[in-house]
Order: sequence, then structure tokens, then C-alpha cells
Amino acid sequence: MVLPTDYALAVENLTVSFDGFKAVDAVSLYVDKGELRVVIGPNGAGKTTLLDLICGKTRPTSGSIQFLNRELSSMAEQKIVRNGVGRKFQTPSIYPKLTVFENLEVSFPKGRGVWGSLFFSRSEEVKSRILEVAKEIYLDEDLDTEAEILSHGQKQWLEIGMLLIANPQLILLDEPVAGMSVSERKKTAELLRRISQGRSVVVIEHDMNFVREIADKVTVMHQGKVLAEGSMDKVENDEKVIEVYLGH
Ligand SMILES: Nc1ncnc2c1ncn2[C@@H]1O[C@H](COP(=O)(O)OP(=O)(O)OP(=O)(O)O)[C@@H](O)[C@H]1O
Repeated sequence: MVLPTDYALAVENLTVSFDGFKAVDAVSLYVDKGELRVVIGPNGAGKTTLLDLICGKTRPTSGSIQFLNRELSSMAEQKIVRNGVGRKFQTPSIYPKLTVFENLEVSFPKGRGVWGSLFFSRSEEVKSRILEVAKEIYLDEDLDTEAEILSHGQKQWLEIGMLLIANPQLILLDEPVAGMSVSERKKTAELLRRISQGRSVVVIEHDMNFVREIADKVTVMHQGKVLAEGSMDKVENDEKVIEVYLGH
């Protein structure tokens, strides 16, 4: 039996095996509300697969994933989204021909308003949420811009905004600053620090300077397992971590 936990996210003994190969192998991981956790590790360590398991894209072979004390491991992917988990993949999935406003609008969760509420107040609610999110992601002056002409970094922010619009309590991000300029990275660090307040954020990242800037705690994965965990200072001085990852 899985016991209730005080952690927002409690992953326990999680394993997925693909034709006998354990891409994630007995991983346990606990993330607090308000925490920004970064997962690092060499290629093929199982980082992306771990996020796929949490968001329901891949089903575990065994183990448990509790989020706010609800078991996610057997929940349908859409239901996991409705339970407050937002995932951003490496490649942006914005609608290029729609404007920034429209991209945020189509991401607003449907059917959340109370039945019988006036259509007017519903659309005002949507609009004010869009403006709030656009400001958070530095795109409030680009609301009428077609998404395809945004810079690479702005597209990544828009996609984060498309998650934020539903106010998820857990956000999963796969390499959010890949390909970004130095100034975009800095603004993304600020954005991620800000959005982790009051919710939980798990980020996969390779850029160690960026990890140092954003992480509350770092989990190092290697060959499907957790190799080390703790503050950035602790993991970067860990001999095992230096040997398999940082020393390369
Ligand atoms: N659906 C699948 N079927 C078979 N093998 C898979 C599947 N998904 C992932 N793998 C394997 O699992 C291992 C872990 O992959 P994963 O993408 O999770 O690593 P990663 O740590 O995210 O690496 P990277 O930093 O390169 O993105 C790899 O060896 C990969 O080939």
C-alpha cells in the first residue's frame, strides 16, 4: 500500500522496462511544493523517460507516482493534465499561424467555468488570464504577433505560457533553454524561479551554469538510476558524478 505523503510529488521505486532494458530503474524522487528540481545526467540516463512516466505518456512497469496524494501511474494522460500536471517537450508545439493571444486562448482549459455563468464574464476571465500570463512570459507587447515570427526563445516562453494558462501545480520542462541567447537564458531563469513559487517544477537541463542559477536541488541520473541528489555544490563535488558526467 502506498502511504500518503507531505511531498507534492512522490515517485517511488519507479521502473520501466523496454524489452527487458530498464530505461528507468527503481527511481525514487520527492519534490516539495515551491521547489524547482533539476534532473541532470549523461545522454540515455533516463531523464526524458522519467518525465514521460510522470505525465502518463509512458506507463511504468512497476512503482508509484503520487502527485498531491493522487496516484498517476494508472491515470489517463488527459486526466493527469486535468489533475494539474503540465509538460513541455523539447520541440515547441505552438500554433505558428495563430497570434500569441490566440495560442494562449486555445490553451485555456475548457469547461472550467460554472455552467450558467454569463458568456461575457467567461470571456473576460479568459482575457484577463491571457494578459496576466503574457506579462509573465515577456510577451505582453506581442499579443497580436503571429507565433511563427517570434524568436526561438520567445516561442519557448509562449509554450511555457500555454501551460501556465491552466495554472498547473506541477510543471515538467525538457531542456527549456536549448538554443537560447544569453539574455533569453537569463530571462528564462527569472521566469522559472518565479513560476516555481507556490507550485513544483521539474526541469531536465544540461547547461551547468543554468542549473546552478535555477536549481533548489539537483538529481543526477545515470543508467536509469539516481546516482546522486542534493544541492548543486554537493552534487558537483560528488566523485561518482564527476566520473560519469561532469568530468566529460
Ligand atoms: N520507447 C522506448 N523503447 C525502447 N527504448 C527506449 C524507449 N524510450 C527510451 N528508450 C531508451 O531508454 C534510454 C533512456 O532514454 P532517455 O531519452 O530517457 O534518456 P535521457 O537521459 O533523456 O537522454 P538525453 O539527455 O539524450 O535526452 C535510452 O537508451 C533510450 O534509447
